[in-house]
Amino acid sequence: MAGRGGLLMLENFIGGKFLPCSSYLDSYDPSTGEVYCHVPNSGKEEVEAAVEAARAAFPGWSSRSPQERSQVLQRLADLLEQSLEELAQAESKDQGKTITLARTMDIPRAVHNFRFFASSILHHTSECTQMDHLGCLHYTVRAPVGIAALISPWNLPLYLLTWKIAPAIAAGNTVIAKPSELTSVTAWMMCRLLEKAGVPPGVVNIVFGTGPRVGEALVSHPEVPLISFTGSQPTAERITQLSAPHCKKLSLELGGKNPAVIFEDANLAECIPTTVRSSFANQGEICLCTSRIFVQRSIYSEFLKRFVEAARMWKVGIPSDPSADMGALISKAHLEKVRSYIKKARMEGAQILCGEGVDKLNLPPRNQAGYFMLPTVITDVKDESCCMKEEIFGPVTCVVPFDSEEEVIQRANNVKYGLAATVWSGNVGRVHRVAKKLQSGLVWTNCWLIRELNLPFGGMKSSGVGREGAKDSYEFFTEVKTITVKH
Ligand SMILES: NC(=O)C1=CN([C@@H]2O[C@H](COP(=O)(O)OP(=O)(O)OC[C@H]3O[C@@H](n4cnc5c(N)ncnc54)[C@H](O)[C@@H]3O)[C@@H](O)[C@H]2O)C=CC1
Ligand SMILES: N/C(=C\C=C\C(=O)O)C(=O)O
Repeated sequence: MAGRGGLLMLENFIGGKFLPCSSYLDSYDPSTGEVYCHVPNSGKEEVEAAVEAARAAFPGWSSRSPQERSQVLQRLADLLEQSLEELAQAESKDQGKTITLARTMDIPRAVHNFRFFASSILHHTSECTQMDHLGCLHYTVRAPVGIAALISPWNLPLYLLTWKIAPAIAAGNTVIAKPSELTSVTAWMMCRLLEKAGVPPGVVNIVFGTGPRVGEALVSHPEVPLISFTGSQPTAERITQLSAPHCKKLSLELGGKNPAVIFEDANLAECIPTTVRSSFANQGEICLCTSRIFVQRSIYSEFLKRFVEAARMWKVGIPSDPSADMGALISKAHLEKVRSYIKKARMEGAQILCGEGVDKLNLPPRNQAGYFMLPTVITDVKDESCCMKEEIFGPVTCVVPFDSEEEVIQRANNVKYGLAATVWSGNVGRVHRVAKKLQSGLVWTNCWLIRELNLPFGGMKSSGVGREGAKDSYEFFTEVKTITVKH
């Protein structure tokens, strides 16, 4: 919808209708730094309207069979797939990611999220035990929780929003989703497909706006018993505080400081390109990205030389360039935050081998004010440095040597996060042994980001609470009851 001055004007989607808002936020094109979209600056009033719509829709939707709900999710997947190119273009422009990544990862995964949960909802089983000596049978039943608040971040906008919406509505809940105010466009575009897919009014409601204003109104609402959140740890702490008085169900998927552990027998021909990708994909703005690389000392020099060469080949370009490997970071503020870590590293005496402050960005004049940064590799950095401890969430990775297996496990675990890790070795006993000892919810060995949606996804320590996946999301979005029958 075109608004003032031809800018894109989004509207909330509540009760099956697009509704204007009394005030709006500017949303920027990360590749130019220009305002191109207005996002509703929703508040309590909009949350109340969404709760009323979700409440009214719950009896009808929750009483539909899993088969009926599954068919709706499949139709929505079909419609998203038919709009793949339009959604990919929008996601790339809104988030700054490359069009190629949006086309091949973000939107296909959003489609798959609906297909995956449309299928998995048909195959869950419950539990049953017998106490014949007491003439008793015990069994479990599950039912949808009610109105689910879904709060998603700006790094994988439609990918992560649908990773929450799909299981929530498949299980029979109604939802109020709040995407990041920085990347609201594809969520708004999806709303235009809901009616055609057969999603009844009020089943999916989307309110746009900032975390403190509309996000807090949503998470503290007494009629919203469940919150699924992906984002930063500080925000998760705030949401936990606000939800505590109501004892709400919480799923918190947070950040990471993910290590790659590379042993001397690693296949470097595979390890290096994969570790470049795991460090810089999506501008390093994925919670699963590698930001600490531990390399066994005997291959450290060779690895470093080849890794820096490969990082310099990683093309930074305008998001619409199909040959670009990396686009623009999400915001000016985030770019400055990421750059500040490079400055701190320099002040600590670390070496910056390529990227920020070493190599030159080559951008068209129109993109000079965009939020671009080159892939940056830091070495000679201490384990206690903030660059080795804190989530930077940008195209920055640290490379350090190690000697023994015991040493590297201790160092890799010596951070507050515990989300993901990669282990590179041809020794199968070692990869199993090391993977088990790493404090991570996810460990990829000799690969990265091969996703099995059936199995638990999530982190430990400060990387979050709970897991997401076929069974895990189903259990999160339902309440279980144990029934005993004495016969
Ligand atoms: N783990 C992850 O996947 C992500 C981690 N991050 C980390 O978080 C840092 C900040 O990024 P942000 O986008 O600001 O993350 P954030 O955690 O502030 O925002 C994530 C979502 O939470 C909402 N939100 C923010 N404050 C809220 C509140 N008080 N109540 C309810 N909802 C609230 C936001 O509007 C957004 O939809 C990044 O620099 C990065 O380090 C950011 C995005 C994704
Ligand atoms: N939660 C994030 C990524 C999830 C990826 C997946 O489920 O495949 C993130 O980057 O915040």
